[in-house]
Amino acid sequence: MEKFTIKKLTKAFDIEIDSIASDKSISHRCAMFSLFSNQTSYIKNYLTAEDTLNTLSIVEQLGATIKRDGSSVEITPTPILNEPSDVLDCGNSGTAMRLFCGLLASIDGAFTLTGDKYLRNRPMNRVAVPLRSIGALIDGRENGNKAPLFIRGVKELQPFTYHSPVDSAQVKSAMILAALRASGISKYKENELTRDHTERMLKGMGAKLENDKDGFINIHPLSGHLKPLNITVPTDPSSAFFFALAAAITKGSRVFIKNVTLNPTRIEAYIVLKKMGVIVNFIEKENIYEPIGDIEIINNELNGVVVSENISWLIDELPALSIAMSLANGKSKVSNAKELRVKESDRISRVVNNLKLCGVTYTEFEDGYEIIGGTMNKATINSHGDHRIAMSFAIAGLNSDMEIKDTQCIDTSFPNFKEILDSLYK
Ligand SMILES: O=C(O)C1=C[C@@H](OP(=O)(O)O)[C@@H](O)[C@H](O)C1
Ligand SMILES: C=C(OP(=O)(O)O)C(=O)O
Repeated sequence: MEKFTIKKLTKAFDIEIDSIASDKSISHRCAMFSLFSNQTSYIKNYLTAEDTLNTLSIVEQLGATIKRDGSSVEITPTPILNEPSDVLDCGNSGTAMRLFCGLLASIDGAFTLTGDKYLRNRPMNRVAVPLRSIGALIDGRENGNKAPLFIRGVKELQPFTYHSPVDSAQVKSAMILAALRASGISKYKENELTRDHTERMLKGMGAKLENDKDGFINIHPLSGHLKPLNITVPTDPSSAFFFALAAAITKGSRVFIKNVTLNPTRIEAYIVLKKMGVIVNFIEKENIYEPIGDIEIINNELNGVVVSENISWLIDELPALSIAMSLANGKSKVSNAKELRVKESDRISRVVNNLKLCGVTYTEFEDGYEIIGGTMNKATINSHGDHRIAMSFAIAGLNSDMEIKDTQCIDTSFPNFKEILDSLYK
């Protein structure tokens, strides 16, 4: 089992980083949505991590021709998607599995989606139930709630009106992808806007998606092919956030992160750091499907904070924010975040159990936690296969020495994380 030993950092750092992992959500979507075109898509800076390489392999198994040179990818779709001769392995990725359910539900053929032991334990009813209600044939373990999932593509799905009980970009995206091949206009609504990469990218490719006055997205079925993609994937703000955290907890430090998506649904954790007293500047430079720019983070005060709103805009950053909260002055509280319990691990119990090992005082709730800030002690942490837990506690090591067990999982989203972390000591 791979492990990291992180030593306390005894000096300040001031660095500019342009090598942070590319955006995972956008990379998955580039690979999948290229299948809606009949021309070659050109993608630069594709995330070459396990999750998104698995998605690329699945797209290839479905018949697309893929040329990859490092992070530059060319995807030439096939006119009719193939029935694959083997199972489709999504690895650790909930995004891949749920979006492929929507995409494959109306493709002629039989498809088996599987994943690693963590993904096979995550709930799939959130997509299987609404997809079945519009005619999709999806089954699997526990009546289709757990992978392996088996999909028998149907000729046509019914148009729908669906108000989702869960605020999830994965559910929204699965339903939008299904709606593109339904027999009429479909309507989808969520209580709080979740990350909207799917809507932005599909509209950029020519799909017709409109927001109505009642808060529904109206999705028109495709009448032909979409335009191909020509895109440079920006830096992932969720991966970059680990280094924002590093600056926030290391006295006198500054980090400048280049070419990040500044999509408002992705940068809320930086806004929380700002509320805690850290200096955070956003410098928008361009807008291609998404606003893109640089983020500067300068160490300053770190005070406790209450996080109870816009939860889906910072859901992946909450484990890292829990480290800032543990080192802040005073109390912090996270609520309305029960979705954390169904990620790669139960991130509420993983966070608090690991904080306990570091001597942090906390109270656990069903939908979050309260943390009394102050100090963190040296500890040995087990990530139990969750990349965000591993990276969050590795950054905590800059403050108080940490041994992190089971770090292999970091390769799912951020393969050069350790290399960048090591550069802070130079
Ligand atoms: O759509 C996406 O790309 C993602 C959506 C979020 O999950 P949920 O939709 O389950 O909230 C997020 O946690 C995940 O890392 C990526
Ligand atoms: C939740 C995550 O991803 P996924 O749901 O795609 O596994 C994540 O990367 O933190």
